Amino acid sequence: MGTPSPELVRVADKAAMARAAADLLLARIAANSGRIAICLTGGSSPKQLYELLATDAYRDRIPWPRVHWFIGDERFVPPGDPLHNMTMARSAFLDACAPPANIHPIPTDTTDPEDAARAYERELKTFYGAEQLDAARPLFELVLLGIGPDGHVASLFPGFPAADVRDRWVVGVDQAHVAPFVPRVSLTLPVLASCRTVLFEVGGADKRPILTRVLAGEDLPANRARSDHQTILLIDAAASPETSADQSTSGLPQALIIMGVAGSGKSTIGKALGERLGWRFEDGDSFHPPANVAKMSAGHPLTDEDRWPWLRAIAAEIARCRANGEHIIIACSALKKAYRDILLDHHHDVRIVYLEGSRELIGDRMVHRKGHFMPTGLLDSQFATLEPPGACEHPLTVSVDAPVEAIVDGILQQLHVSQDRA
Ligand SMILES: Nc1ncnc2c1ncn2[C@@H]1O[C@H](COP(=O)(O)OP(=O)(O)O)[C@@H](O)[C@H]1O
Ligand SMILES: O=C(O)[C@H](O)[C@@H](O)[C@H](O)[C@H](O)COP(=O)(O)O
Repeated sequence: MGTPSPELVRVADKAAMARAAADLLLARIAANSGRIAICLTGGSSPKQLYELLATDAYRDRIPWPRVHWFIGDERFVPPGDPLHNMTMARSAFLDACAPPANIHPIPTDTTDPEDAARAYERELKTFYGAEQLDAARPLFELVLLGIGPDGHVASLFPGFPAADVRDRWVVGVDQAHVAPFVPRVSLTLPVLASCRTVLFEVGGADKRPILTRVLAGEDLPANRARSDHQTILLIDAAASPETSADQSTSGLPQALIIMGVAGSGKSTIGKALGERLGWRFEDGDSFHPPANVAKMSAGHPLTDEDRWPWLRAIAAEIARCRANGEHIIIACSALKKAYRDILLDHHHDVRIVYLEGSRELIGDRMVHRKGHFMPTGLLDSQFATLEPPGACEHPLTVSVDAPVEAIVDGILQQLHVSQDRA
């Protein structure tokens, strides 16, 4: 059986990366109803993920009693030391969530790293219940990895003998190749490979040089650490070699306005896009002042005079997000250019996504929309009012005549954030 090629998954930023990793972890846990082993990593990359796992949204969905937590490498310093990898994971989420007996640290109170390696190898073999790994029965459900600036993974440094060891599960590494320069203890490549999924998290502009080398296929431990089954490289825009230096910080818009006539799919696409990017989605209708809501409820159409305060309220929310560095996706029909001018407010980092579709197709969807009644005349008036965005508004235009995921893919492609295979 050949080792499958890694899948490259691009996300917007480190927050989206943590969410994507947490969702994958939940999916892996859900796929296995028995006792599960997860191999954590040290370094700074997984910290946001660990903290996310301790939040209610994730914590409540993890069956803690049957999940066991191991670590791929340890710095040979006492537990509690700020450099100690398992201490970081413990304080970020394990101590608050996991039964103590399910936390499996590499011992660092032994005489030397080699001693610690032997003890951990024993612990892993006991847990696995065999002396030899069987590719059909992976040791770990998920192995998390970061990539060091020299292309190391766990504590397997390029050119160091530990990266070539195949007859041991765990090795002592006397000297590190990069900071922190303390001895290490590391799982070996065949043991890291014994999992359903290896998940790399590679985010931030400082990772771009090494990621460029990794994606070029250089012979580095990062390119040799592959699951027997599935390897995923999660990278963000800042780390991505294809994004220019300028774009890494400012290439992605801060806000996206999903526009189009009623029934074109603004809520559906906006929500799905928000999930893929890890951005907040808001329905523009929720910004109507009470007077507008009362008028609409009474069945009276809104005039433009009614609409200005509403559009200004949405613009104010966008301004607030821009000031706080938050991303937002807002669904708003924004049929006229004058409306969009208020929303965009001359900001280049606020972009319009125009959902383009025929009267016939959208009318047909409206007829089938559950729980909604939309008189045909209203849709006709929407099309009559529609001023499709012109080139000077730099819209991202997508046809709605496609499945939701394909439309979202099309938008991500235009934003240079795509999901594909390496
Ligand atoms: N790409 C699509 N393919 C099939 N049905 C869709 C698609 N996008 C939206 N829909 C359906 O069309 C209807 C209108 O979508 P909705 O998101 O509510 O539109 P809007 O928010 O623009 O009024 C819903 O029933 C939705 O499930
Ligand atoms: O003990 C360690 O240092 C890690 O396990 C190591 O392999 C780490 O994952 C990479 O060095 C990336 O580190 P950052 O996430 O801090 O960049």
